[in-house]
Amino acid sequence: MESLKFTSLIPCKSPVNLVRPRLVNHHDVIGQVGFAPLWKKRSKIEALRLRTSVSGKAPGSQDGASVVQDEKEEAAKAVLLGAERDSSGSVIGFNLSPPNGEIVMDTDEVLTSDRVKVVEDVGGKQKSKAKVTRSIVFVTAEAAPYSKTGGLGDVCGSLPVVLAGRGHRVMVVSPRYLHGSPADKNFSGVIDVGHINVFCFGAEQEVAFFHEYREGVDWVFVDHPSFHRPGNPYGDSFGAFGDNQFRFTLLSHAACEAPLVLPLGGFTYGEKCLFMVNDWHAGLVPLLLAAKYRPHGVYADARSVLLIHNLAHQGVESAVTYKNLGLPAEWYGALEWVFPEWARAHALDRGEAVNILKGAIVTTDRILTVSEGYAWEITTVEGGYGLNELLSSRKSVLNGITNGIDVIDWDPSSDNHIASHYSADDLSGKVECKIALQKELGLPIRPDCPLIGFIGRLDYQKGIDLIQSGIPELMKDDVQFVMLGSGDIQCQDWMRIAEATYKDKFRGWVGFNVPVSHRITAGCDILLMPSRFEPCGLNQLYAMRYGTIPVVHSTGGLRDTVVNFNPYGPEGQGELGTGWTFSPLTKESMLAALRLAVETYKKHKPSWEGLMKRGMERDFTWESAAIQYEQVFEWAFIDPPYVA
Ligand SMILES: Nc1ncnc2c1ncn2[C@@H]1O[C@H](COP(=O)(O)OP(=O)(O)O[C@H]2O[C@H](CO)[C@@H](O)[C@H](O)[C@H]2O)[C@@H](O)[C@H]1O
Repeated sequence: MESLKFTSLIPCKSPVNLVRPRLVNHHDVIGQVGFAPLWKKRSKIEALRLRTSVSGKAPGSQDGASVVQDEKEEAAKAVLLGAERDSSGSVIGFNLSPPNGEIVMDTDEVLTSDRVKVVEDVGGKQKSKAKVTRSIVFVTAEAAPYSKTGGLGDVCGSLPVVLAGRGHRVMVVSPRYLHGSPADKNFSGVIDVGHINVFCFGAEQEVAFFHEYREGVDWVFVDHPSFHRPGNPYGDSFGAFGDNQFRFTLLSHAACEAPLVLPLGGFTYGEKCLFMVNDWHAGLVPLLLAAKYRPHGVYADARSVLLIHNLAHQGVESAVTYKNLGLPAEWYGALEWVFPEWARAHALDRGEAVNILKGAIVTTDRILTVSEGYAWEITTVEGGYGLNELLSSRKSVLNGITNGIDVIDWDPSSDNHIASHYSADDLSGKVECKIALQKELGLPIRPDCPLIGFIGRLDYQKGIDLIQSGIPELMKDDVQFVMLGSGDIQCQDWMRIAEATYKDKFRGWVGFNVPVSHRITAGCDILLMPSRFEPCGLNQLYAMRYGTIPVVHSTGGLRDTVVNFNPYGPEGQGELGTGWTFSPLTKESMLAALRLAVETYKKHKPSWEGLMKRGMERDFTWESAAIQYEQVFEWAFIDPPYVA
């Protein structure tokens, strides 16, 4: 393949054909033989080595099966408070109490103590700089403000900026979606910086790169006609797009090329970079590093960290699609996934599939989740979505770091979307926001009436069915309720019906509307999150920052971030609470928690104000999370590549 000279350095106005000198010949890779399935061997060795060095435990035996057995025993010590199963017996909702009420990961102690040390070393969290700076490449299906359907967009829109502010060189690679809607203007600042061909789905696929340098970050967008269609990044009103595997395969291939071919600001990122692989959409990246690049001597010094935002989505497709992914045939085992018999469609269905997230788990250097609680939950049968044993085998490199939030975007003292500004020192503006929200929604204007809110994807994960079953009873109380969400069509219809039924009390806003989400967060007194599982959850963090009291199911990141208020608890305990956590996940316990909150709101004003202020004064910044990320990056580079 011939090399072409760059016609100009990026940013540039005209597209250039980007070819790096050592570009791997894709056809060679497909036909290549001799790739050893090292990931299998290494997972055992590493698990044993790191368990010995980090936890101080002697390895029981050289047999990987005994490691898994250990994990099972550990998980068994946890208390399963309740599990909800579907008709086939599969767990679809659960409530677990970790062993001793603590989240225990082998490396957590190390993470915690190092974290403290780093914070002390830098002498304060704000505006501190990293001690070791890195070239970091985020690969993600969403990055706000360019694209966002949920928390993934928020995290990939703000963490890169904070890491760049700490001195790292940061690139975010994401698709350039054009939906033919006003949201397309989000990409108005990007410029075409060249195109490349990547090999997958049986052919050379041409993709273009667009670029914008903003807030210290190189935002790189992969452009292809398959990203241009109405809907959202994943689907439209008819459901998920049928070619999502193709679209995100393109993203992963292009993201692996970007650091090598794009001379951003005059220089490429080069091979010694750290790939932040977000969810299954980017999951091919560690596989490509191992199977396509390293055998040719490329990316020997790169590392990858898989960041799991939501294990429920794994990128599973029929096994015959493996040949489309642009991976050598002998790597099939890394993605191989066999459904249990009960999950198969018919008698001839052998349940054979490829699972991209599984492939990432067995090849990435380290694994992170977005809270410590969730890092533990995914190693359990109930929370592991079939990947728990695999994740347990990599427990020595699995950590959880709780998300931060964008405290500039979400600041009640300066938020442009809300009617009046306020802060923990002067709460008077909050009631103005409530009145304005009631007015906007056409609800009776009653500042004294508790206003409860829900914001989120209308998805089974978020416990919307629990809200639906609880509303008839709740509406008998003197409360108002507002719901903002889009997704499940039946739930959208239900919201419209509920609004007509409870005219003076209920409002359902169907759609995705960021300004409205700010106004609900500011105007409500209580935010309800009855999530079945919640890897971190951002709305409860936004709520606390806005003096809105979260009432949440005690799971994952919700349990980690909301401190249950118990005025009758042991001395001083009532002074710690920031909200209510309920368990088990039933209508009754949800309503009980809501009613406790409503009673406190109505009858115990000083306690309520204490709850508001404690929430508002919490540190929600990304700074402390970023310091923990840096620690994980260091660990990733200390070890050799997991699959060399
Ligand atoms: N209709 C609507 N209109 C406007 N805004 C809306 C909206 N519906 C949702 N949003 C916004 O989307 C974001 C949702 O974030 P979450 O973290 O709560 O959930 P999500 O499940 O998408 O993310 C996954 O990834 C994140 C990030 O890691 C984890 O916190 C989470 O637990 C995990 O499930 C929030 O910013 C929220 O305000």
